[in-house]
Amino acid sequence: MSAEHLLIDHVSIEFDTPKGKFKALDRVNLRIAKGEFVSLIGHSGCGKSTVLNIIAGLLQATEGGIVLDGKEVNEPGPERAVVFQNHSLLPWLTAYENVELAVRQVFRGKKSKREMQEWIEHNLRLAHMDHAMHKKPSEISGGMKQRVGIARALAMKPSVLLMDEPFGALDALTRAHLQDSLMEIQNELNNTVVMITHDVDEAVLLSDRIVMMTNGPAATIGEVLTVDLPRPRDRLALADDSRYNHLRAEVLRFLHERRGEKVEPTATMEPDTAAGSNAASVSKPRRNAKEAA
Ligand SMILES: Nc1ncnc2c1ncn2[C@@H]1O[C@H](COP(=O)(O)OP(=O)(O)OP(=O)(O)O)[C@@H](O)[C@H]1O
Repeated sequence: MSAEHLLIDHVSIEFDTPKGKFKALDRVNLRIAKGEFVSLIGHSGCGKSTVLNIIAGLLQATEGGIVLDGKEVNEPGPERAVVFQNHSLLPWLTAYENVELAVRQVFRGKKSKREMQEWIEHNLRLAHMDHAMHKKPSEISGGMKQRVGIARALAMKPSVLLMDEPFGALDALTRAHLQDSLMEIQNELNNTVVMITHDVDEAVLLSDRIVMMTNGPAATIGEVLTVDLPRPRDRLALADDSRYNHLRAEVLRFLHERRGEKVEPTATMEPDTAAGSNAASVSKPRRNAKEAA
């Protein structure tokens, strides 16, 4: 991994709410290297999406900022592609056309028609969606829609892939398949990824580092855990790996210690679950200021 690539530089944010100012984040500070896979984990409402949205340029920090490859970024750009929990595909377009739309925006005038077609197909293949590329979102499953969303994000050739609970709405088996696909893609492309997850197993399986956030208001980074498990990683082998289980226990400990603090979340902890299953996760009981606003 090379030197600093993405800097989250002492980011704080305050929202205006009917009850006054609400400080959601307080001096979140993190350096991310090129090709690194970083997960953000923390109890519901602590500010994970806010961090991701600030990196994406969808929200502005009140203090501090985001520096990508030495340049401050304040607005959305194709070098920071986002994959949301709900696919956000245009329903009247096919999978191919959804990816095409993004490719045209980024590569107009830079790639020929033929090159664009090859590039779209290449990315749909990477996400294992080439067999259904001419289907519309209503004709494919939830997991397939997420695959198209991933293909669309990858096709923008982003420096950073931002993923907000990309597999959160999927069943455990589909989720496991997509995690494996993401690891394969990551192995091939070496993308920088910042991913939000509520799933402890998913965080340990996929990440190079897990950033654990304290509860809000004024949430910040509590601890950072380095996941030094060799790659490629195999979920079944990891289930019996003592290092894997130690890391998993560390994340659960962090979350458990913060249980009941301010946002009153609950962490479901079920021992002896296979790696990548959705059993060890932080439930999403309720939102606070955003709902009150
Ligand atoms: N536009 C807004 N106006 C007011 N408060 C907001 C706004 N956006 C977020 N918040 C508040 O900021 C805090 C962080 O919200 P955020 O959505 O980032 O949390 P999260 O960790 O991603 O939550 P979850 O895990 O439930 O998705 C919450 O208290 C939320 O209510």
